Amino acid sequence: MLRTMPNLNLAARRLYSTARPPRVLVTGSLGQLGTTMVNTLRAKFGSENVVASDIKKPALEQRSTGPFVYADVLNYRAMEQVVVDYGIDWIVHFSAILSAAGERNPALGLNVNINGFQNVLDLAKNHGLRLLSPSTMGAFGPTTPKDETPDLTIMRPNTIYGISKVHMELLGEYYTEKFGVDFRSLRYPGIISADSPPGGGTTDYAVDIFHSALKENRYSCFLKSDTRLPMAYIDDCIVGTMQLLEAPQEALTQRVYNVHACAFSPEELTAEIRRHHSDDFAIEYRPDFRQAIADTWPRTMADEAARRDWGWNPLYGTTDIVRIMLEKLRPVYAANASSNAATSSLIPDITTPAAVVAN
Ligand SMILES: NC(=O)C1=CN([C@@H]2O[C@H](COP(=O)(O)OP(=O)(O)OC[C@H]3O[C@@H](n4cnc5c(N)ncnc54)[C@H](O)[C@@H]3O)[C@@H](O)[C@H]2O)C=CC1
Ligand SMILES: CC(=O)[C@H](N)C(=O)O
Repeated sequence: MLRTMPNLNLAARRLYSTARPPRVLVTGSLGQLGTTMVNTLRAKFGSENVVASDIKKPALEQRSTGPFVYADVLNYRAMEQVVVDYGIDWIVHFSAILSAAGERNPALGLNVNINGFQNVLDLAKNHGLRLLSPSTMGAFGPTTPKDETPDLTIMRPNTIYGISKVHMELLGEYYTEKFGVDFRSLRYPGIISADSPPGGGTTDYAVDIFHSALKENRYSCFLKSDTRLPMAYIDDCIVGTMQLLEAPQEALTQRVYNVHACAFSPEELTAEIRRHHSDDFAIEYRPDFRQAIADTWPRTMADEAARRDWGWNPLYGTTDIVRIMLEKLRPVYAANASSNAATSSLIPDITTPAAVVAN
């Protein structure tokens, strides 16, 4: 396959066109980010070269675009069989338990985020794979500087999610240094997408609010009105992830990078939704345990290293995100209204952390 590469001469293009594309395994491919990532990888490297995997059952359309396998990241041997059978070169590791879900079930969060990551890291070491495993702004904590948070700073998170992601970052760097593993990571902000529901995070409100606005023109928000957090549109997230995944090793001056796109609070998002959707969109604030998580995260992150080393260059700000989300979701709710289909909140029902449930 000859791709469009205007900056290469003919000889270089011939050489490139004969190189075999990498075979990529995506774990957690049925999560919020996985489906879009798999589609993007398949468009670039060919459907047969991208193996999607999860422990959930895929919808028919998710099965029909290329190989899908059941793969529990907690089972090293089963994961290894996939790597060997499909001749995998790169792993994009998206299996995780997010911040709110992790506080609700700490044992599961620790197991999947720590032992699951250990397994893919050992696979990368034992089979010479490139491993991209995203981190999060949730790796920062209450004592981290909140504005323009640098790549290297105080990191003492107080959630299971944050602790497990710091562990991931450090272990990935250790394996790179000691064993030459090609580990890469980027600290995402909250990611907003109209294509798939979020999986149990603290930033989920910023997706759910659009569905509620279109469905019932009101929203009950689990964060306080002025809780400002970094956010990014899914297209920026996926383009950036591809850029880091494909960057030449020699371009990387570090293994873990902050990425920042925009930042807003629920009240700022509400103002934009009123402007683009309806003046009388109503919001009430009923903060729950997720407020305490959000209070420990940055308001903005400094991302010069990602821009310099591999070209991070987000295109979408708050206004763009609101416009696009409403444009994409309006037809869905119009169709639902005409068919009288019931629609409920897309985010998982996480209203109480485990400690409270146990009491
Ligand atoms: N969505 C966001 O706003 C952000 C996501 N991230 C990171 O990006 C990555 C992907 O996140 P999302 O797609 O949002 O997560 P998600 O929660 O939507 O999806 C995670 C997937 O992992 C799967 N999974 C759980 N246990 C598993 C196991 N034992 N074996 C195999 N798969 C398992 C789940 O079935 C699910 O499909 C994660 O590492 C997350 O920490 C980081 C910051 C922001
Ligand atoms: C920012 C994240 O890591 C995620 N969206 C969450 O809220 O847990």
